[in-house]
Amino acid sequence: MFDLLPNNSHAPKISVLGVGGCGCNTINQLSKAQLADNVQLIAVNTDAQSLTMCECSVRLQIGTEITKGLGAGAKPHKGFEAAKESEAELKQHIEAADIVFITGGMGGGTGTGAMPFIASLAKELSKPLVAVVTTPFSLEGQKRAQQAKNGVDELINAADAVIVLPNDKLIDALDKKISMVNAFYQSNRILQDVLQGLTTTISQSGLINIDLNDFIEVISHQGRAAMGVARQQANDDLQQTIANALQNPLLEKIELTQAKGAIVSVIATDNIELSQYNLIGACLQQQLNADAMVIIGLTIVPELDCELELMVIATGIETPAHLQQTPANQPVASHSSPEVAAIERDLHSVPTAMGIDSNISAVVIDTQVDKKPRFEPSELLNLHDFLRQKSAVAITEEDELEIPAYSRRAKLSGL
Ligand SMILES: Nc1nc2c(ncn2[C@@H]2O[C@H](COP(=O)(O)OP(=O)(O)OP(=O)(O)O)[C@@H](O)[C@H]2O)c(=O)[nH]1
Repeated sequence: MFDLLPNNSHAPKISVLGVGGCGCNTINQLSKAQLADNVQLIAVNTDAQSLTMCECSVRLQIGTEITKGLGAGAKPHKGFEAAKESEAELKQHIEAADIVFITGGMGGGTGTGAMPFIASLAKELSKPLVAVVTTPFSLEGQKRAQQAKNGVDELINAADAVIVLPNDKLIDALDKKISMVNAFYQSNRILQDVLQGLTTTISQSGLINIDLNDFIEVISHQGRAAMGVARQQANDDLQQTIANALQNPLLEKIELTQAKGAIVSVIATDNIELSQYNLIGACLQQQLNADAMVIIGLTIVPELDCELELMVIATGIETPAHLQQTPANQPVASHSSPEVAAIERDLHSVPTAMGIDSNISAVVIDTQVDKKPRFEPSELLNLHDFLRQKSAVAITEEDELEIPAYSRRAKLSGL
């Protein structure tokens, strides 16, 4: 067993705020992982009941007066007002940190309304802030998609970097038979990996170090950011590993050539050759704009159970206009039952969630198997209650094989 996360009193203080139901689920998952001592997890919600189920040490109920502890009822303006009511407490947590990460689901009330406000507080206090957010399934309806879009736009204006993980991508990337609970678990695991990878990158000392100033320099290109992680086993082709990191199928579709900067964290055994390190740099430089600032950190872990682990964060990316809207003439699946046809019509009137390839956004009808919608309408009506109840899912042995080292280390240490 090895430990990549030594106690380091000089490490920057990192606060991770999980905002709203989705954010608190992610914080719950992160609280079971091993994080460095300099990382503080904070659950932030308007919903008092959901907060009590959070296992982290700091829980902050916001907007007690406005929401009476009952949530923001999918109204972003309530989430915003709630955060404003609790401005002083939020500021305390932001001020205590050198860098702030926020995470949550866009589309509901608390996360959508509160996260841009929190980001604006961080801006006011000159603290760098990176947001990692989800966007709703198309199935959740047009209103949520629109609320999410507005929320992301507001967040982009206030945060240093915004990484978007569209829940719709799950449908495309995961086994079609996967249960709803497992789909959310997988998505939360990606959120966990992104956050754990980011905090680890800043916390640990490497052979070639990425310190907080490097990190801030690259993320300060306001706009969208994207992140990918890949692992390389012995005899794998390094160029393919790099391509895998850049094409993480659960992350938002992005145009890498538009990135203004990239942070690359390489974790490798002591067998890594200079030529391999150089190849990583050269491949990335090829994919990115010539003016992009690229910082590559290297940490040697002799006991690493693969040859190399690669994490790429590309920043300052604009979403191309052609990815922002669903074409009006998108084909509708034929031979559907009246119920399915109604859902299909609804889906085609939903604007594509940000950055999702238009031919992915509407792939929610399982035409391959039985022409039934993957989720029954009754399930949809109760989606949010359902999520609250089912957020905690145990990691199976099978899952474990795919978990990047950031997460696996936590499990190895028995946490
Ligand atoms: N990936 C993932 N997405 C989630 C999860 N929970 C909710 N979501 C998504 O996040 C969106 C917002 O849901 P919540 O986070 O529960 O809403 P909220 O921000 O607490 O807002 P209110 O409930 O209205 O106060 C939903 O529309 C879902 O798309 C989760 O555990 N994982």
